[in-house]
Amino acid sequence: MTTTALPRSQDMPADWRDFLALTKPRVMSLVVFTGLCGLLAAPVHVHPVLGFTAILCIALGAGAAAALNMWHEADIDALMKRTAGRPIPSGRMNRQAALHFGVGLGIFSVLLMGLATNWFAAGVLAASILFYVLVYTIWLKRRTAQNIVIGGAAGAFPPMIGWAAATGDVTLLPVLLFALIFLWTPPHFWALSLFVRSDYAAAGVPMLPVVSGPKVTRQHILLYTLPMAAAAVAPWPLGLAGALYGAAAILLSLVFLVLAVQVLGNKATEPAGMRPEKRLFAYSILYLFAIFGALVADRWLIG
Ligand code: HEM
Ligand SMILES: CC(C)=CCC/C(C)=C/CC/C(C)=C/COP(=O)(O)OP(=O)(O)O
Repeated sequence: MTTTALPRSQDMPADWRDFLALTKPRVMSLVVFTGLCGLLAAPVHVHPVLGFTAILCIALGAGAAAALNMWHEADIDALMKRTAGRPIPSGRMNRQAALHFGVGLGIFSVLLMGLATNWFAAGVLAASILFYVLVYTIWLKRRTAQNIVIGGAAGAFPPMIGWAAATGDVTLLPVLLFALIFLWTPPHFWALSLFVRSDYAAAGVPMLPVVSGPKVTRQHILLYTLPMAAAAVAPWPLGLAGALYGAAAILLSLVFLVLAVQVLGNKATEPAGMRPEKRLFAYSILYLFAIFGALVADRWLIG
């Protein structure tokens, strides 16, 4: 996916749109939303300016991590249809600029988080940036089909960072929210990777459908969906969220399960026959927005 506003070519030098594209803004929207919900679900009053600054830091940190990911992956991005139009493979930006931008933005986001909120939240933010860049992008992505299971932990930190920015610590609820995103990431990504499998194969990235084939990938999607649903519902019986959240979590997770079962039943190996996979991928994004929204609605509307 390219994230520039207009189609732009090699003869046009990098401008602000390319720097924005480096931060993967569409993915960041959900990262920021889950971080915001972590902050709003915390049982303390946060001054709006402080809250805004904390969320800005999460956005900048996630953007920095994305830019460093693109800095490191320019070679494989150039080989995949979905990513070939990104600023570096398209030739509009050199790698050095992306590296400087990513490192500068990352350091700025962590320092600002520490100075504005607390150094624990800043430490978790720094850990998630480093995890995404070093553990996922540089170490695991090109080596093992379990890359996103382990590396995906990076994307599970934002609600915990939001909570930590508000309270200075971490309790069971943010840990469950971490577990929810951690277990959500494999079905989210493997659904997509099934219909862009040839891209990953062309780039030599050992994603699960490339290494083990569609059938095993479909089984793995369902395998992770079950504990994901359990993690989603758990805050309600544990008394960490109310009935509104519980009802929403059960309903939303049931739909997720039905879609995962449909994916398991699908036999197609070509993108043209992969409607269930496309549906599950699109729903995975709606699911996380809705479940985090329900958590905050439950806390703020019902108390
Ligand atoms: C290692 C973990 C993950 C992997 C490998 C992954 C991979 C992908 C890929 C390849 C796309 C396709 C679109 C694109 O190129 O941007 C995508 C889309 C998306 N991802 Fe993920 N993802 C992961 C985790 C997450 C997390 C943690 C979030 C947020 C909480 C997230 C939110 C999104 C959103 C919102 C989109 C849709 C973007 C659009 O509209 O194009 N992803 N993901
Ligand atoms: C606060 C903080 C640092 C948050 C980080 C959030 C985070 C790591 C989200 C991961 C989402 C993501 C776009 C993965 C893409 O995988 P990929 O890089 O393999 O996808 P690509 O093929 O599109 O480059």
